[in-house]
Amino acid sequence: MMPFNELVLASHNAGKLKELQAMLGDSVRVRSVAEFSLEEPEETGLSFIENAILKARNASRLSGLPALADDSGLAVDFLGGAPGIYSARYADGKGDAANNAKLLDVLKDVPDAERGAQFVCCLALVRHADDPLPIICEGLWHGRILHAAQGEHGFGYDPLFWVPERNCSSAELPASEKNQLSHRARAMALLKQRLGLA
Ligand SMILES: O=c1nc[nH]c2c1ncn2[C@H]1C[C@H](O)[C@@H](COP(=O)(O)OP(=O)(O)OP(=O)(O)O)O1
Ligand SMILES: [Mg+2]
Repeated sequence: MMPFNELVLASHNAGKLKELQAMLGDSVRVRSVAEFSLEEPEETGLSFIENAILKARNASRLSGLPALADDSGLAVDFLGGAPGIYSARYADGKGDAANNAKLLDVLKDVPDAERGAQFVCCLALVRHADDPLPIICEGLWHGRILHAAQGEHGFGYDPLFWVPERNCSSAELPASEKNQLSHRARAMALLKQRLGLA
């Protein structure tokens, strides 16, 4: 059991919410921050950690509940780690399809050997809005950027992310498998350990 029985997930991303909910199972009653406000906080941090904390505090303040936030993104080696914390805003807020198209275009002449990338996930849990000691857990998932989209599952950059340990794109993995391998799964496993749940 979680050290509390209700938790607000501080995300407005449907894909993430689904994955986080599946990973939490019924260990805790999960609410979504959208129940309290549809306004997304500005992600002004310079790190995944700062942005995750900022989103968690915002959701906790709105709901009066403990809050779990996820700040994540794709770090491409050839681009020196970009788009990184700016992954959601890579194509100036035009959405996943535009982000993916931009990434394919920027990498169009880059050979396979230089297309390494990592998905990064930072989870931040605050027990209340002003919690002075948020719990932070990180997870990485190593792969490579494909030359064209592949697969229909998942969200975001999944169709472009080749998963070497499964020989397919992350969008070709069923949710149950992605949720055991991904950056988010790794961060969640650490969080459960920290909370004494695993
Ligand atoms: O498993 C993933 N599979 C594919 N793409 C992913 C994944 N995990 C993060 N991503 C991408 C989506 C978005 O371009 C960015 C996250 O941005 P990020 O600000 O953390 O999330 P968001 O704005 O979509 O929702 P919110 O901030 O409300 O949680 O990285
Ligand atoms: Mg965001």
